Amino acid sequence: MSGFAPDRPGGDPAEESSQSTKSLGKTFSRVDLDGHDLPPSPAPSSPRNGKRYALATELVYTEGTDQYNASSTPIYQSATFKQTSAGGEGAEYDYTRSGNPTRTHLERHLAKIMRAERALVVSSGMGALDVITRLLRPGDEVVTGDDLYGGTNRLLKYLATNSGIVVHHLDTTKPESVKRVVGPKTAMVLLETPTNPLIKIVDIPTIAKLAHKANPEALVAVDNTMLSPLLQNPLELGADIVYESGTKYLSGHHDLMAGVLAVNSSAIGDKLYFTINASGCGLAPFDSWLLMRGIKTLKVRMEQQQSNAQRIAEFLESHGFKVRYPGLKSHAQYELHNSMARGAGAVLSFETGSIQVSERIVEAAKLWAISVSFGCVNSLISMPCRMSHASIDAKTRKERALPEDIIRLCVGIEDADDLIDDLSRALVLAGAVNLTPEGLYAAEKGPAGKLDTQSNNIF
Ligand SMILES: Cc1ncc(COP(=O)(O)O)c(C=O)c1O
Ligand SMILES: N[C@@H](CCSC[C@H](N)C(=O)O)C(=O)O
Repeated sequence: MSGFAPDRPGGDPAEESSQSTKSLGKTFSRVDLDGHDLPPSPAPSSPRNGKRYALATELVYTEGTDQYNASSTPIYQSATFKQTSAGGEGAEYDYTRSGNPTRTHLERHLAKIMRAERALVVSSGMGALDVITRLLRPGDEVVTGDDLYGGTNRLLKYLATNSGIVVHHLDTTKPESVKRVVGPKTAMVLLETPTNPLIKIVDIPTIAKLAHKANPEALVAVDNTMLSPLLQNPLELGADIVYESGTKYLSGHHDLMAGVLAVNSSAIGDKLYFTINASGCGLAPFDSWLLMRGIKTLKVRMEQQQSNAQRIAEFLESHGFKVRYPGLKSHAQYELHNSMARGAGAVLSFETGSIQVSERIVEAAKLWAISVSFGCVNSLISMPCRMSHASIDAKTRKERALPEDIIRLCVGIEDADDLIDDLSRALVLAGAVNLTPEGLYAAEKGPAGKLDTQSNNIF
């Protein structure tokens, strides 16, 4: 295998950090346990000679291949790798939990597009967060937001209840609130931006500085799921760890679960790798291959999704809805978002003022599937309080001002007019807008020029 990096240390993370792990032709420092230099590992072959291309090119330009020069990364569907000696000297792989060439290829590709020294892939986004939280010890404090994906909240609550870790939830859109809470015990600051589902924007550089000032050892971890590396690079904004659900934009088709971690510190990377190997949550070869395939179309998908989302956000806003989308100038943190990101993404939420009306809209939509998740090529509609965020109890949702009637739209790559037609039809059927069908839409009009509002028996 040329170009696939070895990735198979196997003992204590402190000891493992002395072993070589490579990424994208960069060799991490190799020292023995006494700090003596070890000879560098051979760099993977690369025709680019260090040249960095535009992201659109990097997404599709994968390095390394097998002995047959396969254009598509082969799927090494093997649990074990035969050794040539009893000690396994010189072998890159022994066991897929510890490392697999298909997974390594994906990790090196991700490191490149996430502008990281090292990327690691696991079996889900929550798996990635679980690996990160295993860096924490009892007594450590975590500072995090008051608007978070429901599963993130659930895992943090579990740790706070069972692992002696103190979790502070606060409005991370207000750096002054973060400043009041961070201190020497702050081991981790965990941020989402934009947040799910309120689409609040968090100032990563300012909060990273505050955290590192309060405790230079504190780790700032950012969940970049909403934007993907195409639109935001938290590592370049001061984060120590970036993670995301590869289930979403990176893969793009809702046909796999995956989690991605990226760091610029070999010491942190080694610790994360230790947990992945020790706990056995590394991404399977076939899913690694699927994710690799999805990444190649990230740019074209996201651009279409984003331009559709912008139109839909403007459409809803023009009909008087309170729309949360960072592509709208009315978003309170429009400028902040644009100072960190290269686009607004394709998730937006809006309120109707009535849970019943929201339910009717969601159930009247035809083109928009009622589904959790986002980042898929298909458009999805959901009520977070009933679905993705149902694991946050009602009292906490109220305390954190998460509106029960909020509808989240995850915009796909379909024709924007079709999406708006379908949504407006649902709004009319639900009685959410005081407009005649003709006033709203043309494309859904039947041959007689009338919108067929009878076809959905939702009342
Ligand atoms: C912002 C965010 N982070 C993390 C996750 C977890 O990802 P996964 O479902 O792949 O475990 C999700 C959704 O599930 C999410 O919305
Ligand atoms: N039943 C699942 C719900 C997953 S929600 C997935 C996604 N992050 C979203 O925001 O829609 C669970 O309990 O985790």
